[in-house]
Amino acid sequence: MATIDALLAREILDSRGNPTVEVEVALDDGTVGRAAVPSGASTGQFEAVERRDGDPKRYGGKGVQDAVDAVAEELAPHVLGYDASEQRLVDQEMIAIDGTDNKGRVGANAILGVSLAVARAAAESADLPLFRYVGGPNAHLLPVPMMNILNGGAHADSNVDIQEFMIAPIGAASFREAVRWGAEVYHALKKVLHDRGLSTGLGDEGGFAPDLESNRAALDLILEAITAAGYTPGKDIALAMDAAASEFCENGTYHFEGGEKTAAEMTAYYADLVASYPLVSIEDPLDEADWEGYAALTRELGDKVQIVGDDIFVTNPVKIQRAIDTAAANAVLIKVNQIGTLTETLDAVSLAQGSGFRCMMSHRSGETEDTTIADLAVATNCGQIKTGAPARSDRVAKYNQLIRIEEELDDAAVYAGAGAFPRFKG
Ligand SMILES: C=C(OP(=O)(O)O)C(=O)O
Ligand SMILES: [Mg+2]
Repeated sequence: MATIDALLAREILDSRGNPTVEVEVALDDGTVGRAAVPSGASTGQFEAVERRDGDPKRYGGKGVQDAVDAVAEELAPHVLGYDASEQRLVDQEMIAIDGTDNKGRVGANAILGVSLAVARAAAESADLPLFRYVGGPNAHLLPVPMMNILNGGAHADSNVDIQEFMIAPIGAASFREAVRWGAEVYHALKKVLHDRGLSTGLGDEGGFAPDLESNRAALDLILEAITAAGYTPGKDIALAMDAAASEFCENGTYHFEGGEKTAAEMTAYYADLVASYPLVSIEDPLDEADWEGYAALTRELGDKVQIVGDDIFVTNPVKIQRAIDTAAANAVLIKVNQIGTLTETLDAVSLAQGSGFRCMMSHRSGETEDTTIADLAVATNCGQIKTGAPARSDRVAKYNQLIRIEEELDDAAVYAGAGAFPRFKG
């Protein structure tokens, strides 16, 4: 294997026009690996912390020059000389240099950029695709694309409380077909909205962002689009949501659809939705601090629908262990920048999978053309990926990479399909 010879970081732009970190790692065999770091808007309280400089002249104090400098000054001196295949050692070294629980000193954006670029360089040096290098010979499962085609909450300038309304093409025979079905529904939804005089403007993840009278109205419009595109809701294409409930919860009260609700009332609301719609997955149904509410909700709905923890678990193995111990959900959203290294991301996935929890690989609302998560979804055989609408290059870059991976796997490729949601009764 080859050793790490040089690290270079730079400030680039993400899909919201905000600065983010990109890192290049050069090995002594001439190989170069590059990775760009994503950034969230509805962030969990306990996420690893990005480093942003306070200079008001640089993006109003949101620049990443300090993180870029940290790669050269704080990380490079310790990381240079490692064999690039020693991912775990490199990541442990960076965690130790930072010395905090949340990577806030050096910056999770600096650390993650190096971590992912090292993996990319090592894969390149080994002449392997990233999914094969990280996943080994068993990487073969193509995930169901959970396509967010209607955006609300913190990702849209509309009155819709729920952040993400997704379609899951569970009945497709392949990933490629799933993407085509999703894109057809996306276009059908545009027409449905247009015909009703509703806005076809887009939210942060490329989904439409109309003003609607209720969250049910969003689900109804999507069902109409699925049917208009020639597919059968529930059989061909199921529904999923990310409520991102921490965003509309204040001191245990949910400010929802113009009224106030308790956790138990929100749970009853979701139970109604599950009874009326072909929903396979609900993410962040309650506030990130409400572990008891999560456990009660999972007891009530967990055999009918996947309950995914995002803000509550923040891809953190310690929190995932607590979720397993208390049955606080049955699935985990996996975001590389919530925890800040590839090693810890893989630990989070292994822990969840080893305890019967499902994993959904995920983008952030602020993305770049980087496609690492597409490879990680296949490397971990996790069976589900959410990376926005089937439109806008920052989102389709991941779907397109998965189409390439499926082609490369050839007859070994298996599309996860309905098997990704074993609890779904159809
Ligand atoms: C992708 C999400 O949004 P963000 O990146 O803003 O946290 C999410 O909440 O799942
Ligand atoms: Mg979420």
